Amino acid sequence: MTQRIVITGTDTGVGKTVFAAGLAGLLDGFYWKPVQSGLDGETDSEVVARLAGLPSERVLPEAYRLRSPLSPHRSAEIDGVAIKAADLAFPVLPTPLVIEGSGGLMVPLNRRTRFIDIFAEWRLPVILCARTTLGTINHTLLSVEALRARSIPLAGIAFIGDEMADTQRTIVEFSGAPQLGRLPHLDVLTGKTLRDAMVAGFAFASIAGGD
Ligand SMILES: Nc1ncnc2c1ncn2[C@@H]1O[C@H](COP(=O)(O)OP(=O)(O)OP(=O)(O)O)[C@@H](O)[C@H]1O
Ligand SMILES: C[C@H](N)[C@H](N)CCCCCC(=O)O
Ligand SMILES: [Mg+2]
Repeated sequence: MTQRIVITGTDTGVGKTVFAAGLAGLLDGFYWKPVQSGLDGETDSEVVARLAGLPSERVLPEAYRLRSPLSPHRSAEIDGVAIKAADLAFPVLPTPLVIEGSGGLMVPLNRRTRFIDIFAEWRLPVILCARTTLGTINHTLLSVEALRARSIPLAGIAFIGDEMADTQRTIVEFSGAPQLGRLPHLDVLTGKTLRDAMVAGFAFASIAGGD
């Protein structure tokens, strides 16, 4: 089975962390957020630990923890930190590892490097989290094109939100990307409701892969 998977999204706030928590919980894996920008309130790692019920040793420490809730390149500049690609080598573990980017694919880490550049080096399969709401067709198709232009393996699209049958169909038909499933908006978001929704919404064999 695939041991490492990257969770990206069409934008910030699409639900990557919630989806990653559901996935890490179901795969009984590890979670890693390489760059956390914004330290007020719960961090993404803390959300995942809570929602996935992961013990602390399964949530790997972030390579960079930046104070301002901004694009990482700017947040780093404000903190006087230079993000170096060399610090973002993914750990090799015997169990599945779910890695979450920040924002969308073109988000900069510094003035030269974006997340997509790191993903192109990693060559790990990527799950693209996409909203189901209006505007997602454009964002999702552009993101798929950007991945394909760099030969980054796309495991598929995880839709997040309430069902929009034609929107989802249109994205799948134009992109040719696999639709992994859909995580609905959960009015009550707990470890239990998330796990149940992930089981109902996704076929995990297709996400986990067969190698
Ligand atoms: N399926 C869902 N049901 C209910 N609430 C959700 C769901 N998915 C996401 N949310 C809520 O939407 C908000 C944004 O989600 P999330 O933090 O997962 O986004 P993100 O894509 O990880 O953002 P970032 O780019 O900051 O990492 C959060 O408040 C989260 O609790
Ligand atoms: C602070 C936020 N929650 C994310 N971690 C970072 C989002 C960066 C988005 C940059 C952009 O696309 O304009
Ligand atoms: Mg997140």
